[in-house]
Amino acid sequence: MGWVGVGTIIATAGYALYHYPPRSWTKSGSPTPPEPISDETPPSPANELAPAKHGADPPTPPSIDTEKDEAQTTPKALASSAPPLVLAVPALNLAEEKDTSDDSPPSRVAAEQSSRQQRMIGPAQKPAPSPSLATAPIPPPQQPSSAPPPSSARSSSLMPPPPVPRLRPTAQSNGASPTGQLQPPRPSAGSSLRPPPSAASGLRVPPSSSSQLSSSTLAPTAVKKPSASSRKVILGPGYSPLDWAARAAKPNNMLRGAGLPPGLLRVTPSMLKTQNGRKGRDAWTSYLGKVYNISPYAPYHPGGKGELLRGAGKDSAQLFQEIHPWVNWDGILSECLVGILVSENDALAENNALDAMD
Ligand code: HEM
Repeated sequence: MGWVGVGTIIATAGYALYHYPPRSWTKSGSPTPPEPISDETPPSPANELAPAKHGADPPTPPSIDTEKDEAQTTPKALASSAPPLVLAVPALNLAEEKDTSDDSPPSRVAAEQSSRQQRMIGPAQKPAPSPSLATAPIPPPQQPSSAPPPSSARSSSLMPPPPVPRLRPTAQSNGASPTGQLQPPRPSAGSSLRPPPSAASGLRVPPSSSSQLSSSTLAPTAVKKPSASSRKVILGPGYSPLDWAARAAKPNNMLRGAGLPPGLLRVTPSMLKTQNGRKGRDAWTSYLGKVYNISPYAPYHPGGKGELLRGAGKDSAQLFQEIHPWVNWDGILSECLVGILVSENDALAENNALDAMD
């Protein structure tokens, strides 16, 4: 609007100068040139602005505005519309060719150029009226090529470009939150990785059950206390029942005792009483009419040596039956058999009978 105002002011000034020229122009006869021009171009102010423009500043604001509006739509028409004016507008052609090459195909450019040419000719319908008209359209294309038209054309061509789609895919890729571009690590992965803990918790169940089972299973055994009747002792190394069995199985094991005659002895209670395991003698005991030397078995007795020797020099049948009647006495002490138990009377009578025979 500012340029239009300035243009109108200049036009009015030119119009005033034209109708009321100064005396200096009339005296020297210089005003002759404006007269023919006025005859050829009566109405349009733009054509009148051309002479004032040459006399004034180079930019020529009014012509620029008029051409500016037209240049936004079809700036290319000027380059091809005036082939004879190409000499005066070398730079103008380059700028317009760039715009046409960038935006529209050659057929479209030709159509626009033809329409532009018709517009430039306007109502006068004269192809190349005067140098003033020729110069008038020339400057506008130069300036619009520098600032306004390219910006509008470029802006229109750059409107759709890629930056927006770049931002959208990132947001879409991130997914849920529009602002959360820094939220790629999603808790879902964490939630998907949390099953191990659940598995761990699942593994925790067995321990509890095992502890319960262990407690339940160990409770009876742990709580179980040896009864008062159980008086087993810890045997020394090499004195287990198997060791005794191995020793008894050997021939000439000498388990009956050293210095005894072969065969079974007739042992009276008095004799048995003297074999109590004291003073270097073996401990004998009787069970069901048989006399056994228990001294070799004493270290192997599970109830201990003291318990076993409680029956030394006497009959152990009562004690044995009270403690462990299930034990196989003969199977353990077969090799320890000394003789048979006989009464005193029987032994005395037998001795008397032998003396009588002599
Ligand atoms: C004087 C006679 C005896 C006495 C006082 C006596 C005493 C004992 C005692 C107190 C126990 C421990 C029982 C327990 O803790 O449950 C025991 C175990 C045993 N005694 Fe005797 N004992 C005698 C004679 C014998 C004889 C002559 C033999 C072999 C023929 C023998 C073989 C055993 C055996 C094999 C055991 C282990 C039983 C088991 O594992 O349950 N005992 N005895």
